[in-house]
Parts: sequence; C-alpha cells; structure tokens
Amino acid sequence: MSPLYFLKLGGSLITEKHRPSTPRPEVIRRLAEEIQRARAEQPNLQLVLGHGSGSFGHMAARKYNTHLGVSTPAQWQGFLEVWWQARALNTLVTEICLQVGLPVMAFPPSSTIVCQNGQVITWDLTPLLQALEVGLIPIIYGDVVLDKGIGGTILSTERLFAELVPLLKPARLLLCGQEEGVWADFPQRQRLIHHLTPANLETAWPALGGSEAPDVTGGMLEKVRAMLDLVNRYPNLEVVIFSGEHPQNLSLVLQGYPIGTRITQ
Ligand SMILES: Nc1ncnc2c1ncn2[C@@H]1O[C@H](COP(=O)(O)OP(=O)(O)OP(=O)(O)O)[C@@H](O)[C@H]1O
Ligand SMILES: C=C(C)CCOP(=O)(O)O
Repeated sequence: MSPLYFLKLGGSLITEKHRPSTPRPEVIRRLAEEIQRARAEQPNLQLVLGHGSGSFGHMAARKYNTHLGVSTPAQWQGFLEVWWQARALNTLVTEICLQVGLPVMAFPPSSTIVCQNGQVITWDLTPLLQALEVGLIPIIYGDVVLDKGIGGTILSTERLFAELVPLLKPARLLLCGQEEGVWADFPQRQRLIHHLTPANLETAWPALGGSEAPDVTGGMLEKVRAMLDLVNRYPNLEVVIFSGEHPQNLSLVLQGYPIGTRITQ
C-alpha cells in the first residue's frame, strides 16, 4: 500500500516572519528539492503538501484581526489583503515546486471552504481527492475563508490538516518549521522534547507559547494542542515537528529518520 504523508512547510521557515511579505525563495527551493529526492527514494509515497503564511498573511491578519471575524468595510478590506498575501506566497511556493519537478496543484481553501463560527461546514474536496488519485501532489495553505456566522475568518494549515485526517487517514503528519522541535525550555532552547505524548505533556506545557513573530494562529502552543488532539483520536497517526533549516533534515524525516519531536498517543 502507498503510504500517505501530510507535510507542512511552516511560514516561520519559508518566510522571514518578522519582515512583511519577505519570502525565502532559496529555502523553498531546497525544501522542494529535498521532497523530490525523498520521492525518488520512495516512489510510492503520496503527499498532501501544505504551507503556512509567515510574514505574508499573518501581518495583515494581525492588523485587522481577521481571525476574529469580519463585518466593517475596513475589515473586509483587510480580509482581501490577507487573501491576496496568502495567495501571493502560495503562487511562489507552487511555482518553485513546479520548477523543481514536483507535480503540485494548489487548492486554495478560500475558494473551496465555507465556515460557520469558525467551524468548517463545507469543503468541496472532490477535485483535491481526484488530484491525489491521479498521482498529483495537492497543495493547501493557511488562508482566509468566508464564514456564515462571523463573516470571515482564518484557517491555519494545521486546522486544514485536522479536517483532512479523518478522511484520508495519513500515516504521518510532518510539521517542518524553524525550530528543532518542541523545546521544554523555550526560549533558552537547551532541552528538546524528543517524544511527546499525552502522558508527558506536563514537561512541555510551561514552555509552550505563541510565535515570537506576528501570528494569529497560536504558534507552538496551538500546534501541540491540535496535534495531541489528533493523535488521541487517530492512534495510528505519527506527528513530527522538526526544523527545515538544516539541509537534508526534511528528506531524512520523510525517509523515517528520528529527528525533532515525535508526537504519538
Ligand atoms: N516550546 C516551544 N518550542 C518551540 N517553539 C516555540 C515554543 N514556544 C513557542 N514557540 C514559538 O512558536 C513558533 C512556531 O509557531 P509558528 O506558528 O510561528 O510556526 P509556523 O507554523 O512555521 O508558522 P506559520 O504559522 O507562519 O506557518 C516557533 O518559531 C517559536 O517562536
Ligand atoms: C494568516 C493566514 C492567512 C493563514 C495562517 O495559516 P498558518 O500560517 O498555517 O498558521
């Protein structure tokens, strides 16, 4: 059977998250090449690729608090600004992946999902599932979405993955970011947690916080909370949070080497 992995390229890694709308194209290219290399080693590997918004969507979202709802003309203006920023980064990521030879196709959440009070109520997944079926790599990304209750909101890549897990049951969910993994002593960064489970969560809890950069989706705290919730519900799922800053890390993790923080039940 072909294993299916979900892989997020974090906005903290593919952009300079403190500098407005500043991508790291050379990093994106290297990561795409690493994915391509891992696929050559494991020709059966199926992927759903996701990426975060970094200094593209998050800065505008912070300015307008788009994640909290959208109603005034100024907030709608902000909603479109975030939409445009998220789309611009996605265009760049998609373009670089295609240049490297990855058969990617983007499925913008803003044009396929509707929420109600922050909960996804419809997501037309038919084209995405068909793309997977024919051997393409679907790309999704943190985006704005229209919301029947609060006008509009924002869904992070992790939220999107969490929606897809029950349907696609991936074997692994890989979050590739800027940090080595989950630190037990952030921001000192001396003690990495190699294996996080619901049973030892208390070792990490005091050190878990938001992003150091402008961010509206909760940083490492929300990531760990959401991933623990997923492994509780899907005991066969393995989550890995790791750094893509070191060349080869991503392709090694894709091949199963123990790097970063594993999260399991
Ligand atoms: N205990 C911790 N261990 C590791 N990082 C932590 C910890 N506590 C807080 N953080 C912060 O959380 C950040 C990771 O969350 P963030 O949402 O910025 O990552 P990302 O998913 O790559 O970005 P984006 O949301 O833009 O895609 C780290 O870069 C760090 O600043
Ligand atoms: C801020 C926007 C537009 C999306 C956030 O998604 P994330 O970067 O995956 O957390």
